[in-house]
Amino acid sequence: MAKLTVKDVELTGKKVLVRVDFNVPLKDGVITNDNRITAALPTINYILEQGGRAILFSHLGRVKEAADKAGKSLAPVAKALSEKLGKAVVFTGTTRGAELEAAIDALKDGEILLVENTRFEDIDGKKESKNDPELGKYWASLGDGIFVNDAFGTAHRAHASNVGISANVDKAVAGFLLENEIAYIQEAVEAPVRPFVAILGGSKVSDKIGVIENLLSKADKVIIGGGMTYTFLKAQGIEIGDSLVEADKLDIAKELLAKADGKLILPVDSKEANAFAGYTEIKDTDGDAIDPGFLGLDIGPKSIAKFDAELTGAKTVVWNGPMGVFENPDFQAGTIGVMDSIVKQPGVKSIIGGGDSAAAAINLGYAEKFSWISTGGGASMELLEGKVLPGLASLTEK
Ligand SMILES: Nc1ncnc2c1ncn2[C@@H]1O[C@H](COP(=O)(O)OP(=O)(O)OP(=O)(O)O)[C@@H](O)[C@H]1O
Ligand SMILES: O=C(O)[C@H](O)COP(=O)(O)O
Repeated sequence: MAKLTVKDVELTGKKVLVRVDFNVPLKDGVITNDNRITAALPTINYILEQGGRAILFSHLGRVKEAADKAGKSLAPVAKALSEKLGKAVVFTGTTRGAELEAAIDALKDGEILLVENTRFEDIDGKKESKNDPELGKYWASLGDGIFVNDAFGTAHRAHASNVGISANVDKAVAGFLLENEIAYIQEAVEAPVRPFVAILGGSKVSDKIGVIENLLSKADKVIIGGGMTYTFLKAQGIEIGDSLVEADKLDIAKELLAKADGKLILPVDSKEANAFAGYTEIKDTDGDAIDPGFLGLDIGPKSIAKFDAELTGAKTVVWNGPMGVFENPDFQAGTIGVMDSIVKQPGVKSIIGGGDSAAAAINLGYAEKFSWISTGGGASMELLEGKVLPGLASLTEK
């Protein structure tokens, strides 16, 4: 990678500022998925082993006003991190001020501190999210001139705690997670071993227009599944019953189909039900059309077989978005079928783009079978779209 990495800087005895993405799901104060914490451990451990004093920053959720702070403290994350590291994590519950500064000054080599949720600074004028120059400068002043950005999940944001700190230090470098995420996803898209097949699902076309466009120009095939299928079908005049549709995206869907020149591969059947929840009938459609009064909630068996054939021999596969309502076991078969088809290809480099697809792979027991599962939802999407990520662009060139 063209940017300096954590291996390129001297860390011993230094107060090292580190941006991680600990924006983890919490339910009643309990972390329900700690992947993002686990994924940051190699960088944190490396800094501590080198004798650095690690000062960690992360956001958690979105905070607009004081009331939004409830349940968004990083205190449970500090506890979970301490357990994973097997050492104390200093946590003052503040984002600035004398108490935080004293705790940082008291750190010894190999010790670690977690700053409170950076978005608590959003209450008073969106200082974090609007990259207030004073805030980035202040946070940068807490360290010794080195900033390690390992927050891939936040790399598509230009906030004070990533680009703001980068702008005010001697060296802003990538951590191992950020480096790996970029290497896997960017290389898959920009320099893929072919055949390169992209699979896009999830609920909405509107979220993925840029991704579809970019991947149509880079991949050999782009397979479409999930809720967005039905906007593409309706755009061709096919009956879709009560399925999810974005009426204002029908023209774009038509344009994409025309531009794709046969590269865009759509399901040929669906699993349909007579309601999204509380349905009394489920069946497979005969062809691509959905029956009146029904909605398509998964791809059907013929589509699973078709996608399996399309994936045969693939050497690079990028997958983003489930093939159906995978949270419900009645509509998981398409997502499972596609995962089976991906992971059985010999020598395939298989990458999951993050968000719901990552959750599906992990919850359905496929995590170990993929080459890479991204910790970024929006960030991985923007990378697949070919966009420049500010969190990466702001790092120091090699
Ligand atoms: N046919 C369908 N009808 C309605 N909803 C669907 C359908 N297929 C999939 N979904 C829903 O789409 C959601 C996932 O869509 P989303 O666009 O958020 O996916 P993603 O790209 O993996 O997520 P993220 O954007 O968080 O990375 C799931 O909750 C799933 O139930
Ligand atoms: O979960 C994410 O996608 C990242 O942590 C970024 O969070 P945000 O969408 O609230 O900026």
